[in-house]
Amino acid sequence: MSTTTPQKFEFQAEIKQLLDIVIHSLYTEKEIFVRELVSNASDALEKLRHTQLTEKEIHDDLPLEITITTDETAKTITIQDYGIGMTRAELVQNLGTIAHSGSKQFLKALGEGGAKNSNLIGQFGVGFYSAFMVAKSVKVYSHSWKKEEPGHVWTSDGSGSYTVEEAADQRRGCKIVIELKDDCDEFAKDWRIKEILTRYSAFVGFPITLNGKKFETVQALWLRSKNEIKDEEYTEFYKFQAHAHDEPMLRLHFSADAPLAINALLFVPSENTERYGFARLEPSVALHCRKVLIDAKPKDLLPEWLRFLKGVVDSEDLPLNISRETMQDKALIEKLNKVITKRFLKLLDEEATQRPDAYVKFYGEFGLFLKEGAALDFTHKDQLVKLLRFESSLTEKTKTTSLADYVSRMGAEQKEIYFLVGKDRTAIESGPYLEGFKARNLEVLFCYEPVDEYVFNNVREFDGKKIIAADHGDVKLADIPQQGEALSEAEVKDLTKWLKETLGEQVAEVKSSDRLVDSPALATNADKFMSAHMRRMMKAMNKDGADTPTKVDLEINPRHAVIKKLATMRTTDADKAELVAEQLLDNTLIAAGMMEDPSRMLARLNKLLESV
Ligand SMILES: Nc1ncnc2c1ncn2[C@@H]1O[C@H](COP(=O)(O)OP(=O)(O)OP(=O)(O)O)[C@@H](O)[C@H]1O
Repeated sequence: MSTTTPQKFEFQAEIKQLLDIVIHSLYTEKEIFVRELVSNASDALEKLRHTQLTEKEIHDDLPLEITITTDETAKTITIQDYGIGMTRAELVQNLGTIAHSGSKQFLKALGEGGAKNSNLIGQFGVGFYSAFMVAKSVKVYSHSWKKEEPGHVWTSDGSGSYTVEEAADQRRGCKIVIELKDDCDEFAKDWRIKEILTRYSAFVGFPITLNGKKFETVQALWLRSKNEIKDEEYTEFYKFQAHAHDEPMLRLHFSADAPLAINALLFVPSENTERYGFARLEPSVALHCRKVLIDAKPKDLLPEWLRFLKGVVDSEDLPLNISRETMQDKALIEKLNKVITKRFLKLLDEEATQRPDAYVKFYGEFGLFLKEGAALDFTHKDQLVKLLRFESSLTEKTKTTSLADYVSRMGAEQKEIYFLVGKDRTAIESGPYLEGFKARNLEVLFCYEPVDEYVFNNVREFDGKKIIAADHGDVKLADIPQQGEALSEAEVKDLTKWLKETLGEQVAEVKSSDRLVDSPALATNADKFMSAHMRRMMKAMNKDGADTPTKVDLEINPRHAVIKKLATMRTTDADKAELVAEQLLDNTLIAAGMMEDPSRMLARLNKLLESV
């Protein structure tokens, strides 16, 4: 059998099938063939670099680089590398059969005891065959690094067979010449290829020349060792990769081997743009496999609440095959998700304990995302709740506490964690709900953001202790000695009965309260389902249920001067007492943030003023 005449081979049956799928259905974005071939070229160069370490005799002394040329007239694109190349047998085996992964074999050849080089581990894929999406014919000119082997050309139109024949004067490596289909001639245009390279191959580790011009690649910083990288390099990389102009606030650079090989470089930007009313952020940690972009905005790589992160995750364990288009390999992505989220939470935990000031700054910008996660991400809820921070009745203004610190301050008799929602510290401190807790030395967390109540309703407990709204009607507080003379039980009974009759439908129940100290009365939500703040939020969102009339429970303070006066007045001056009762109720609604139209109070207040 002569090797100088073309020898014809049938593709293995599986390859025929694969080609059929690749050409006709699966790859919708034809442009990715450039990414695949450049990635193969880069692999081949990497392999040569390794071979150079052990082999003296290598064919051709050529730079490790990739050259791409396009020819609009001939409608061709040529991708050439001076890599490891293929022998005749390798051409047949690598490009004609499926049960083979060149990279795997290469690794094995490196030897069991050989250095672990993650860049070489590749998996079987359709990489090369993607060329047939755009090709009338493909020619692979190749010369192995082995001096004694002759060069060859492999030719196919992808229809079922290919030929191999000897070809003289071949440079080391591979030169792949694609004759483009008529409707694919866009890939013979310089600008189009440049665009594709920019999108997918910006981090390829070897110089690329396109039609004689150097294509600027960027270092894949995430693959370098941490202690070699300067802060400025990280910042520069962040700006390039995230198309950002700011300095990142935090970064996380790590690699892991189990359960998957991962190299990740993540950044927290300096600002949360969602907070300023910009559009909801899209996931933007890009997924790479050995420097080659798989997906710039992978949906499930990170939990929703981490959508503010920027950066790159690179895993060589992701199969370089069609699934990178459709992301079917959910299990792998889930594993990545788990590892990265865990690492990031660990980073935040370290920040919170070791650099509390920096953490407070981070929390100020991105705390809302942690709250979202605490409320919705069941898997990471516990770790996230630990990271939440609130002002409280025991902290100074603007200083915050964690729930763990809150719990450490709880007295033996305190079983629950309390919180109050309000516009700001002043609103909460001047309202009637806090005083009963203050009088009993019970700490109350202050929540200023509308989502806080929703978050706590979902979180429900921390460290085995229930988290409860301090203004909830069911809160029971321990008896304590109270200052001042109270109305008698009989007087209270009469007064509450009269108040219920006078206020009618506006109140569900009127009762004497043990949680009031300085205020005459307070309102709690009678419907039990929705607190005042929840109701306001729902109303703002036009949700059903927010428009049903509010009926509250009114709690009165039997020691308060106003209440004592009212008890007498209702028999001596019934008309005025009625006005006072109505105003008393409105005052509690204002304190609860439930007053919707204060103008209706004006006539009443004027009447009351007349009687002064
Ligand atoms: N430019 C090249 N130089 C040398 N060998 C190559 C080149 N391109 C492809 N090959 C060989 O052909 C094999 C098959 O390539 P193909 O792109 O189909 O799969 P792969 O590269 O192994 O997998 P993947 O594309 O998923 O990484 C490769 O493993 C490699 O051995």
